[in-house]
Amino acid sequence: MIRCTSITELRQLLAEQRKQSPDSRIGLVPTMGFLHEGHASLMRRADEECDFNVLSVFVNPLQFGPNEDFERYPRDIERDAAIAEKNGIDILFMPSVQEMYPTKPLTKVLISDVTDRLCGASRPGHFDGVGTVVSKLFNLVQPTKAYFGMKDAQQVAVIEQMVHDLNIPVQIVRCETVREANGLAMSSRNVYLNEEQREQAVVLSQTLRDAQSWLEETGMTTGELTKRIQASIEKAPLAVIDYAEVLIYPSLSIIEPHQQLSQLSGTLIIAFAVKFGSTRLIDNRLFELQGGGVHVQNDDEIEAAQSNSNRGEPQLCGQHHH
Ligand SMILES: Nc1ncnc2c1ncn2[C@@H]1O[C@H](COP(=O)(O)OP(=O)(O)OP(=O)(O)O)[C@@H](O)[C@H]1O
Ligand SMILES: CC(C)(CO)[C@@H](O)C(=O)[O-]
Ligand code: BAL
Repeated sequence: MIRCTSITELRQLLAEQRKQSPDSRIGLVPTMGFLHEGHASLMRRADEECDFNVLSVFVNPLQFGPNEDFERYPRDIERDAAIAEKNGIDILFMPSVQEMYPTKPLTKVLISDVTDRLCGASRPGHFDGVGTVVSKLFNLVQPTKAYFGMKDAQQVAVIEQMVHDLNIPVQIVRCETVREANGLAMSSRNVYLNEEQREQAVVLSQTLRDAQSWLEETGMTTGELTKRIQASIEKAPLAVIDYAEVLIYPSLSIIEPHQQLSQLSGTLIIAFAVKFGSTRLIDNRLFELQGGGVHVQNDDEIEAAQSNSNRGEPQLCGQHHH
C-alpha cells in the first residue's frame, strides 16, 4: 500500500496503474478516517469487486457547521493505515486541508430536494460540503465503483442523485450498516460516548427492530408510527431527539401523516438523529412495503432496489407525494 498526501502523486500513481492494466477496475472508498469495522466492510467489498483500490481519509471542513466537531473529530492515521493495508487498499490518500482547498472554493455542488429533510435540515450546508468533496474525489480518482455505507442513507441518496444528474461515470455501491454485537451502528463518533450513554444508545437499533412489528399493525398510519418511534427512543432518559422521520427512500419525500402504511408498496425509510450528551448519533432502516406485509431489506435486495431505482418518480404507490 502506498500512502500519498499529494494530488499530483495520486494522479501519477493512478495513471501508472491504468497504463499497466488499462482494464483495471478502480475502487474508491471515501472516509473521514478513525476507521472501524464499518469502513473495513466497505474496503473488503471494494477489494472483492475491483482490481485497484483507493481509500481516502479526509476530515472535510466544508461539511461541518460552525458549532460542530471538526476540530475534535477523532484522528489516528497510523491505526487507519494498518487497517487499510489489511483490507486490500492499494493507495491511502490522506490530503491536508491545504492540499484539497488551496484557495477558498468558489464552486460548490448543491443537491436540492433530497437534502430538504433529515440531516440536510438539521445540518444546513452539510450536503453541499459532501457533494463538493465527493465530486472532487470522483474527479481525482475517476473510480469505476465507489463504496458508501447505508448508515448514512441520506448521503447515499444525495450522491446517487448527484451522479445521475451530472452523468458522473461511476457506479455507487450501497453497503449494509455494520453494527456492534448489541446492535449499535458503528461510527467513529461512538468514541465520544461515556459508558452510560453507550448503554442507552442501544435504544436506537432496538427501535428499528421493533418498528417492523409496528409497521405490520393493521391501520398503522405514518403519524402514529412516527410517534411510536419517538416514544420508544425517549425511553432512554439521556436521549434527545434531533429528528425521527418516516419517509420514502431514496427520494426522501414525505408521506401524509394519516396515510395507512399497510396500503402502500415501495421502499420506506425510518431514520433518526439522536443526541446523547453532545454526541449526535444517526441510524436508519429500510422497509419494503408490498401493499400490506412488511419486509425488511437485506443486502441483495438493497442492491436490486438500487439498480431498479427510478429517479424523479415517486417510489411508493398509493400515497400523496410532495
Ligand atoms: N457502521 C457502518 N457500517 C457501514 N458503513 C459505515 C458505517 N459507518 C460508517 N460507514 C460508512 O463509511 C463511510 C465513511 O464514513 P465516516 O468516515 O463518516 O464514518 P462514520 O463512522 O460514519 O463517522 P461519523 O461518526 O462521522 O458518522 C461512509 O460511506 C459511511 O456511510
Ligand atoms: C463521504 C465523506 C467521506 C465525504 O467527506 C463523508 O461524508 C463520510 O465519511 O461519510
Ligand atoms: N458520515 C457522515 C459525515 C459527517 O457526519 O460529517
